[in-house]
This record gives sequence, structure tokens and C-alpha cells, in this order.
Amino acid sequence: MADHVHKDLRTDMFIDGEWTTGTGTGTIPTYDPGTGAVITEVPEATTADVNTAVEAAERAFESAEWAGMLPAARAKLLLDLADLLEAEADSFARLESTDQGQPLGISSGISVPNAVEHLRYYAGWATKITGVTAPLSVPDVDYRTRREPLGVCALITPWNFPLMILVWKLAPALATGNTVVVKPAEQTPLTTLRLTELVRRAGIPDGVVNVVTGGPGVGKALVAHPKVAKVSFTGSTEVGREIAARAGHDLKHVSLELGGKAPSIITADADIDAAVRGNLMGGLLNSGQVCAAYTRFFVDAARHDEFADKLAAGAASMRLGHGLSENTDLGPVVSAEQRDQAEEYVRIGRDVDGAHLHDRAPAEGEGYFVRPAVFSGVTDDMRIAREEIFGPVLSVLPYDNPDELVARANDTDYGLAAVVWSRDIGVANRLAARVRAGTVWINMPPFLDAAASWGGMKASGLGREMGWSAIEAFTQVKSVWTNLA
Ligand SMILES: NC(=O)C1=CN([C@@H]2O[C@H](COP(=O)(O)OP(=O)(O)OC[C@H]3O[C@@H](n4cnc5c(N)ncnc54)[C@H](OP(=O)(O)O)[C@@H]3O)[C@@H](O)[C@H]2O)C=CC1
Ligand SMILES: CCCCCC/C=C/C(=O)O
Repeated sequence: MADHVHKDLRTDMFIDGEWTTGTGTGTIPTYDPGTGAVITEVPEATTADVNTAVEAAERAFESAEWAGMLPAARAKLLLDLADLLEAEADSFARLESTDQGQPLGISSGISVPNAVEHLRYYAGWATKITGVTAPLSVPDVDYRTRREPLGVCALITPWNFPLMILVWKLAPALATGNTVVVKPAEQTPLTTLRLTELVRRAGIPDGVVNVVTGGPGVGKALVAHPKVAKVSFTGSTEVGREIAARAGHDLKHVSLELGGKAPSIITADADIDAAVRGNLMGGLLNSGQVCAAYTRFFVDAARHDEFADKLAAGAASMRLGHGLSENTDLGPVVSAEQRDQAEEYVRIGRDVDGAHLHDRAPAEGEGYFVRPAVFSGVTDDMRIAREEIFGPVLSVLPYDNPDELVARANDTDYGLAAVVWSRDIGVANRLAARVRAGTVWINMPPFLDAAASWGGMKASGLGREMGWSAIEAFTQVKSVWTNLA
């Protein structure tokens, strides 16, 4: 095993401040998608382990140490955790690239710094969460509200940005005084487990952060646990619906960040070269394994061929390789299943939908590599234009009538993100206002910031992460009346 993986590798679960293999005997292998080799194995948690973790989180939530901790002290813990992560940024980035497959440019340029930024941003909020007073029409009464934590929160995370998405949830959950049980995706548990070492070193009290590993059954057990007050989930729309149904039945709080099929609108006057560069990044970042990936390019018919040819040439020039290689533009996809799913959509686009597939060399190498596929002349009804692929498969769709653009862009179950490319900022903003998506970027590749709300409309989710939205999502309002008479 390479040194950077071995160093400080944690493979045990973290429950009540202790590393443990749990009560079961089952294990789950985790693979290096760049080679297909097994990196290590992690425990398959049992229902008893889930119960132990939730009980520990519940005790910690009620403890004087955590419940009574002053906001400034919670802020300091988050700042210390941020410093520890930043100090080990390089080795966390290398571990993420090994376990997830993302190129170092992403893990060290986006995943780890974004996680550090979130910890610092929410440390800032810990001391600024205020209530309101209101002039009630009742004599001799003082009325105010308090924002209080929810309790034990289950954080169920996906495999595309394992560390970053975990911290989107963890930082606001802790800043607001909750305790958590984390379940990472079974494909990518390693940076989550390694973070527990830093949680311990930062001095976060035992039981406040717990991690259980395993498959979907572990996630289900967490969602169903009566002492879990909230589920914060990022993943597929299918599982999101299942969680919403169960959490709704049990009247639990729930935040869901689900799938997407982002439209990218390129108007006739757009700077095509800038749009090609930005769309290549938006479409192929993390090999397209991004819920906000730009995947449906609506291009004015007069510029369709120019755009499609340049997009295909740019995609073909990308160098595939192991995430740790300096020369890699595109890493592998996370698993053999994701590779097969992407290749199946390429077949569907070519043989069933009948779209034009631009020249595409075969992928080489031992790992789960998929060469980008660019389709042009795509129509709205084709499966490649309708279904979330979560791989490097891009569809260019011509439009003749700008008046139909908004309806065509919105003709999808999803509504997570969209982008507009136009030199006319008035036109771009009018389109942005009418596209049904939680985030719209104008003339830019996808960006995220801890201060900018993030989440989807329609089948892309419920609730928002980041910014003040996440503080609201991890708290509840209590009304306090005082009799002054
Ligand atoms: N919005 C996004 O960011 C993401 C979207 N996706 C989409 O989902 C597709 C499938 O990917 P997949 O990994 O299967 O995504 P899932 O939605 O199945 O997995 C996301 C997380 O939920 C857990 N989980 C799975 N089933 C349940 C359940 N019934 N109750 C509670 N937790 C559960 C998973 O555990 P386990 O890993 O053990 O199954 C994982 O931790 C992708 O092809 C892509 O289209 C995937 C990842 C991220
Ligand atoms: C730098 C922009 C990257 C956006 C990635 C956000 C991914 C979220 C998700 O897939 O859930």
C-alpha cells in the first residue's frame, strides 16, 4: 500500500470517541478506482452498532459538556478542526484521490479547501445565531424566540465528493449544537474515517461525532432509528424519495440533495470559446460525477455545429489517468458499476436514441476509465437528454426559437442547477429568473461557496445547504413567553 494511504489510515468505525470494528464480522472492501485494486476493508456495521452510535450521540447531546458548551467554545473546536485539516490537506487530498479517483487538482484544489472553508465559515456562525422579539398583542408579556439544535442528526453521504459533502453537513450541525452519526458511501469511506482522528485531536467531546460504515442497510437503520431527529442526505433521487417517505412518516426533519440534469443555455451572441471552456469544466468535472454537472447544452442552431465540434475536440484532448498522476485531467469513475452505466448510456445515445456521437477513442488502463462522449443533434425526448447519467456523457441540443428555451430547459424532473451563456446580461438574467433550478450560474463554470445557499427544486431535493440556510436546517425555533406582571 502506498505510503500516503497507509499513513494514519483509519479503517475502524468511530463510536463514542473510540475506534471499533463493531459487533459484526462482515467487512466491505474499498477499491482504488484508478487501478481496480482493493485498498482496504472497513466494517459492516450491525443494527446493534447503529444503536450504540445513536445512543452515544443522544447522551452527548444531553450532556452538560456539549449542551452547556458556550457558542464561542464550539466555534473554537470547529476552527481547530479546520486548522488540523488544513495542516494535513495534502495527505487528505491524496487519500481522496486514491479512494474516490478524483484528480489531485480536484481533491487538493476543491474538496479539501472547500471543507476547511466550511468549517471556518460555520465557526463564525456559532456565535451569531440569534432569535427575534415580537410585539405581541398581550399585555405585560415579553416574547422572544430561541434557535435550538434538533438533536441527533444522521448524515448520509455519497461517493462523489466524500469529504467535502460530509463537511457541508457536519460543520453547520456542530455549529448549532447537534450531535451526529455519519454514514459514508460504501465505495469511499476513507477520508471520513480519517477525519475522526482530527475530530478527536480537536477535542470534540466523545459521542458528538460518530461514524458507522456499511451498505444501504446501515443507512436504513439510521433513518428508522427513533432517536434520530434529522436526516441530511445527499445521493440519488430514488433513495431520497425512500428517506423522505420514512422520515415523513416518523415526522423527522429531513434535508435532501439529490440528482440533476443541468441545462446550459448558449445564446447566439455568447462567447463560444469561453462557453466551451466553461462547459467542459462544468460537464466533465470529476468525470461528470457531479449532481450539478452541465449535461444538456441548448445552443442556438446557427452555432450548434461550431459549439459541438469545439466541445468534442476539447473533450477528446483530455488526458485520462490515475487521480494521483500529475498529468491527469480526468480520473476514473468511482466503480465498475458507474463505468458500465456510463458506457450503457453511450450505447443508448448512439444505437437507440440515434444521436450523433463525435469521435471517441477507447479508454485504456486497469481502472474504471470512461472517455468523454459528446453527442450532438440531440432532441429533448432522447434518454441521454432526460436521465441522470453521472458520467462524462454530454448532449448538445440545437434551438431555433428562443421563446421555447425556458420551457425546454425546464422540461425535466430535476431542478438543481443551470447555467446561461450570453453577452447580454439582461437576457441572461431574465433566463436565469425563469429556469427552475436552485442555482443558476451566468457565464461561468460551476462554483460553490460556504456563504451561497445550495440545493434543488423539484426532484433535486428538499431544503438548502450552506449559508444561513444550513443554520435554519439544523435548528428549530422555540417561543419563550415571560409574564412581566
Ligand atoms: N446528488 C449526488 O450528489 C449524487 C447522486 N448520485 C446518483 O445516484 C446514483 C446511484 O448512486 P448510489 O451510490 O447508489 O447513490 P445512493 O443514493 O444509493 O447512495 C447515497 C448514500 O445513501 C446510502 N443509502 C443507499 N440506500 C439507502 C437507503 N435505503 N436508506 C438510507 N441510506 C441509503 C448509500 O449507502 P451505500 O453506499 O452503502 O449504498 C450512500 O451512503 C448515481 O448513479 C447518481 O446518479 C450518487 C451519488 C451522489
Ligand atoms: C466547484 C463546483 C463543484 C460543484 C460540485 C457540487 C457537487 C455536489 C453533489 O454532487 O452533490
